[in-house]
Amino acid sequence: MIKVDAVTKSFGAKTVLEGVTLTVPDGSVMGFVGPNGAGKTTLMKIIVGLLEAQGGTVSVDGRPYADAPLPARSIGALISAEWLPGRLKAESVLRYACDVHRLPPSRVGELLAEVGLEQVGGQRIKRYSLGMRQRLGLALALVADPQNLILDEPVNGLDPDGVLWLRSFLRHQAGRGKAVFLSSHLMSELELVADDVIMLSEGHVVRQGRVAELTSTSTQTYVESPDVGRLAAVLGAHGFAVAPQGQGLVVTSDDTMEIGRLAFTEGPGLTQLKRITESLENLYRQSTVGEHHAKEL
Ligand SMILES: Nc1ncnc2c1ncn2[C@@H]1O[C@H](COP(=O)(O)OP(=O)(O)OP(=O)(O)O)[C@@H](O)[C@H]1O
Repeated sequence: MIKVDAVTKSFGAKTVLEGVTLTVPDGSVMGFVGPNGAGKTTLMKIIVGLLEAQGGTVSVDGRPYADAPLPARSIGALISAEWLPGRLKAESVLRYACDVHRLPPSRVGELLAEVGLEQVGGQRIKRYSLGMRQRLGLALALVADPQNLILDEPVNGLDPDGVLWLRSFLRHQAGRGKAVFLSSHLMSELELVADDVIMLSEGHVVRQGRVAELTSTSTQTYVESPDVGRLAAVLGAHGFAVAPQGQGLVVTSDDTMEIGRLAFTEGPGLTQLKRITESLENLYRQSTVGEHHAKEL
């Protein structure tokens, strides 16, 4: 579990993170979304000790990462795959990493298989596509089977099959009880894989919560009826907020059962009834455009 409490970071006069507080629980995938420059990479670097915060604290499994007895068992991170040395073979890089962590060379084959590079482990990295480099970066993060995974934009460069693979890979890791902290600037991508999301804008957490709850809080119901005016009056009399839309009404409620019951018992009946779920992408846009006051749900 990763706990970030009131973390603040500036580069010179520029404040990049301001009082960021969040928790990445074990056994789940936490999506970290924000526009370019929001401060996602900066926070991830602070968690793994590559940057120092000016204020606040970070703990990993209950203690500062610097105090972890076996750091590689504590956090595995993929911040960037650009540094990988092109003239080396993937299996050589992994063998070196295993050696550093006193793991047997047999672990190399396991890692290559885990990230789907078993056929190309003997190739030089310069022949790898960006997606293959990302997979190798993941393998390096996994070397010592860490409890916490921190992955900065791992979807970048993956082809559609790779994206599908990554989703099931991350779900599998969370299923093994690991805390997975995953950044992206694409809400649509995170929505498919994350249990929770944290939206960051201009260094502030602007919204956070369970993916299912964030979407359901904004669920509305669309209805059509032979007599829309009468239906609006009946629903309004029972405390539902309604607004005309197209041929029907939008009801600010997801209680389809009660809306249907009232329409047929007291009103003119219905010819259509459907839930309208606000996409997380829209919530994200609303949260990151304009002001950035914290709106924790
Ligand atoms: N070492 C640095 N020195 C000065 N400014 C920096 C440094 N690192 C990051 N920044 C600035 O901090 C801000 C946040 O950058 P960061 O990389 O954390 O954003 P991000 O949310 O990860 O965005 P992206 O998706 O574009 O990487 C940016 O304005 C960036 O220019």
